[in-house]
Amino acid sequence: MSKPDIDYSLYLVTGRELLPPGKDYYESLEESLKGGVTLVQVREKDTDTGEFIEVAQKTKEVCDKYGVPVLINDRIDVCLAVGAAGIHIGQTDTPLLIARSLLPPTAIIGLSVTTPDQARLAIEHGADYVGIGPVWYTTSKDLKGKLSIGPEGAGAILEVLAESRIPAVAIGGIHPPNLPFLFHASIAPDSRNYLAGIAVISDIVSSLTPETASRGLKQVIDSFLRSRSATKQPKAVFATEVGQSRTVEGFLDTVAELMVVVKKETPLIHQITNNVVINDSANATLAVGASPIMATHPKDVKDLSPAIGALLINFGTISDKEGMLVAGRQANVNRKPLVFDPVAVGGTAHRRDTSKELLSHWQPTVIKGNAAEIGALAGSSEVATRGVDSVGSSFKDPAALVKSLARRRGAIIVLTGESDYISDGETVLKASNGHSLLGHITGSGCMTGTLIATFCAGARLSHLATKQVFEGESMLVQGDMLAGALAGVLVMTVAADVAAAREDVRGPGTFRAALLDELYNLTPEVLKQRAKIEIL
Ligand SMILES: Nc1ncnc2c1ncn2[C@@H]1O[C@H](COP(=O)(O)OP(=O)(O)OP(=O)(O)O)[C@@H](O)[C@H]1O
Ligand SMILES: Cc1ncsc1CCO
Repeated sequence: MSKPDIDYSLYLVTGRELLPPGKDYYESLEESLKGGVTLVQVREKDTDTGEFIEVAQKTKEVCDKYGVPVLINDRIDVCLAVGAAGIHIGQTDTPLLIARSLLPPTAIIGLSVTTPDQARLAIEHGADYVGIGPVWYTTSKDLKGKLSIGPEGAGAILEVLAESRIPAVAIGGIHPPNLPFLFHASIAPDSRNYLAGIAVISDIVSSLTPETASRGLKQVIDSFLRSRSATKQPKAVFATEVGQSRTVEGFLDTVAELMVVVKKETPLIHQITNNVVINDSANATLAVGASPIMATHPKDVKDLSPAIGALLINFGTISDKEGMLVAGRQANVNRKPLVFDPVAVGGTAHRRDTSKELLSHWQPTVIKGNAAEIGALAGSSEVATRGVDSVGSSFKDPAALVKSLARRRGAIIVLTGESDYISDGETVLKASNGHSLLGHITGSGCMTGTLIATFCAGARLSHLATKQVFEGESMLVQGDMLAGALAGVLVMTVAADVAAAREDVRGPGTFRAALLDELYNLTPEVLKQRAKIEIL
C-alpha cells in the first residue's frame, strides 16, 4: 500500500474549546467539511486519552463520509488506536524519526517548522509535509508567544523545500483579509515554490456558520492554486502575456496607451502621503487626468478601497500608520495596485521598523525609492542616507540590485536617480530622462510614486477592459504593472525635461509650476519622441 494522496489546501485543525457557545463539535465539523475542508487534524491538548480516542474515532467517522483524511496532533497511540492517516508533530513533540519507526509505513507525518534550518531537518528526516508558522500573531494557545515569521519568512522556508517538493501549509493568524497577501507574498524568491494550503483553527471552529467560513476561504485558495498551476512564466513576479519578447517600441506603445486610458477613465488614486507633498501630489494626479483622494483615517480608507484605481503609501512623515495598515490590506483584498514609497527608510530605526511592520501586513505591487531607500531595503551599504536624500555615488550594479530585490519582495522595484531602474524580477528597464532641477524641489520622488500609482491603475483598467477573467491570473494584481511603473517614471521625467527647457523657468520655483503645466500638456506623441529607455 502506498501513502494516501492528500489535498492540503484547506486544513482544519480542531479546537473544541474555541466553539461558539451552544455549537456542537460534530455539527460544526460536518458543516466545515461541506464547506470544503480537505484535511482535518484532531487537536486535544488537555483531554484524557480515553476521551481523545473517542473524539478522534467519531471525528474520523464524520470525515470518512466526505473522503477527508484525519491526522492526530502529537499522539501516536491515538493515531494507531483509530487508524488515522497519520500525525502532526511540533518541534518539541516525539522526534520525527521515532514517530516514523512506530507508525505504519503509509502513515503521514507532518512537522511544524519556523525556520529554514528546521525545514532542512524536516526534509532530512522524511516529513511528508510541513506546517510553516506562526505566520502572524494568533490567539490559538498552541502558537501564542512564538515569534511570527510573516509571509517573507514563509517564503524563505518554501525556498528550502522547493527541491524536495514537500508540500507546506501556513498556519497562524490567517484570516480572509490577509489570505491573498499571504499566498502571493510567500512565493519563494528564486524557485517560485508556493504554499499547498493553509491550516486554520479559529476562523472555522469559532464561526457560527463554519460551512460559509470554509467555503469563503476555499474559494480564495482554489483561485490562487489554479492561477499558479496555469502560470506560463512561473519565475516572473508580474508576468504578462507579452512578457517574453518585449521591445522598447512595445513598452512605449503601452505607456502611450496608458496615458490615454488614465485620461479617459480618470481613476481614483488614493494616497496616504507625507504632509510636505500632499498638495503637489494631488495636483500631479489631476494634471495627468486622474482623480486624487488623500484620505488617511483607518475608518475612511476601508470603505474607499473598492472604488479606487490604486493606492499609494508614502511614509515620509509616518503620522498615519493605522490608516496605512488598513488601506494596504484592503488594497490586497480588492486586488488593487499598491505603490509603497518608504521615504528615508534607512535613516532611522523607527522607519526601518515601520517599513517591516507594513510589509508584513500587505503586499506592495511596486516599491519605489531613491538609492539610499532601495539600498536599505536590499540590505546594501553602498549608498548612505541623510534625511530624505541619498548621499554619494550610486550602486556598482543597479540592474542586478533591483532585479534581485524584485524577486525577493515579489514586487516591482523602481530605483530613482539620474537614471531610473525598474524591474519585475525578470526584465530590467533603464530610463534616463529627467533634469537635475528635480533634485532642487522637494517631493519630486514622492510625485513620481504618485504617478506610478496612477498609471498602474491605468494598466489594471486597461487589462480588465479586454479580459474579464480573474481566474487565469497568477498575480495578486492584474495588468501590465511593469509598464504602469515605467509610465509613471517617464511621464514625470519627460515632463520635467520639457519644463526645464522652457525660457520662463529660472529656478526651482518657476520649474515647480512649469512641471505641473507640462504634466498637464504632455501628449503620448511627445512622450514617445523624447523617452530614453533601454532594456538591460
Ligand atoms: N540628476 C537628475 N537628473 C535627472 N533626473 C533626476 C535627477 N535626480 C532625480 N531625477 C528624477 O527625479 C525624480 C525623483 O528622484 P529622486 O531620486 O530625486 O527622488 P527622492 O530622493 O525620493 O526625492 P524626494 O525625497 O524629494 O521626493 C525621479 O523621477 C528621477 O528620475
Ligand atoms: C522633506 C521631507 N521630509 C519628510 S518627507 C519629505 C518630502 C520628500 O521626501
